[in-house]
Amino acid sequence: MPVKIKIEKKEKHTRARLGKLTTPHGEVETPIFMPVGTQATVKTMTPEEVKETGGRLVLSNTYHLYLRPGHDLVKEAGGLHKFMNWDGPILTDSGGFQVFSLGPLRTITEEGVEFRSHIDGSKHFFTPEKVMEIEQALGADIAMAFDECAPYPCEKEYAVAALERTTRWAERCKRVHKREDQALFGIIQGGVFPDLRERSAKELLAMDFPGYGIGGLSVGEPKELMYEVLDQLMPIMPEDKPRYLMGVGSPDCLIEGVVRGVDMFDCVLPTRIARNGTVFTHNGKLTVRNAEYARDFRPMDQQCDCYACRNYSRAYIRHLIKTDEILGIRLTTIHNLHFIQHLMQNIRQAIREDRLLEYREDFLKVFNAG
Ligand SMILES: Nc1nc2c(CCNCC3CCCC3)c3[nH]c(NCCc4ccccc4)nc3cc2c(=O)[nH]1
Repeated sequence: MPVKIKIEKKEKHTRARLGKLTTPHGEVETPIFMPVGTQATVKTMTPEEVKETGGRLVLSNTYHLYLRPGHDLVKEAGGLHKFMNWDGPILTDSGGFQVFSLGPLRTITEEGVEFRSHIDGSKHFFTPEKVMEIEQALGADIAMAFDECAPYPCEKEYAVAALERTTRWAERCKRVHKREDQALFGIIQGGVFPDLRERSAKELLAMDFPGYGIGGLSVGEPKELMYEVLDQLMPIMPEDKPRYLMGVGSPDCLIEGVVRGVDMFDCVLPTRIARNGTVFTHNGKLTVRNAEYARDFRPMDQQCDCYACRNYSRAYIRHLIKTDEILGIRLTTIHNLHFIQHLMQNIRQAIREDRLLEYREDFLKVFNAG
């Protein structure tokens, strides 16, 4: 069994669980936030810095690595762990979301998806079989099945067609997935329709994957609607399998997801807004590049003990960002990753002490007040 979750504790008042996820590259605590390293790097960070911020499992992407540098090259390098010098667990997304996000640049058929590269416009064809070949060559510990993520909003008929294709493609992925040291996760679709979510879950649960992605969310729907879908879906999910809410998220969504029984999260948000000069603080977001911080010699977040907040002022980091000095976005990235990992650590502690709802209230009262 390459990947399994052991539930250490269930929080008394919610569906939250404290767990240990065992993988061929080590064991990680859940609930876990997984930093995104789309092109085999968490942008601007060395692996040591990712670890220093609290990162333990990183994501990468089939779509991007297939286009550049090519999965055959990564395989020749000894696989993704060796290529990017990351000795912890890695998860690769299947590219389902990426090729569907390409909009008019793609054509969907039962066989697969024809798409044009966002780099040079060249034509490519992803089938479940092709994606499994790529993910097995990359060698991540967890590989996501090739799925179809329905947009929001969409007609119920569209959501039905996408979930049915996702189920058929999951079968095709499972049939050709041979790597024993890699876990294949199915991805649940069904849009925002409770009956379709239940149907997609049941069809995929019947295939007995070692873990499940919850896809088709964080695609523009109101947060309350995402929470409602989770409230309806989680009760039918098996307790002994990891639940991975894909593409989430912001501090409030992470807490709300854990409350509803989610174990794993990924999102580009913390690293992406950092590169735009915006950081999370206990009092909400702060755009350090704004003029108001030009002579502000305090740290970005006075309650933070990350490397950036211990050694540099808002004024200095603003100066770096305004002058396009690379150190600037490195410092905001270090801070945002540390902030999110520290939040996850506090959430895990709150589960241990059965006070997650109090923690949610305390954190959001201050975070949203900012
Ligand atoms: N296979 C698959 N992937 C999905 C993803 C990608 C998850 N991150 C992959 C990483 C691997 C490398 C790249 C990312 C999603 N991301 C989001 N929302 C992100 C929303 C967002 C976008 C930008 C900023 C903040 C939030 N919803 C998602 C749904 C699905 C889905 O159904 N199927």
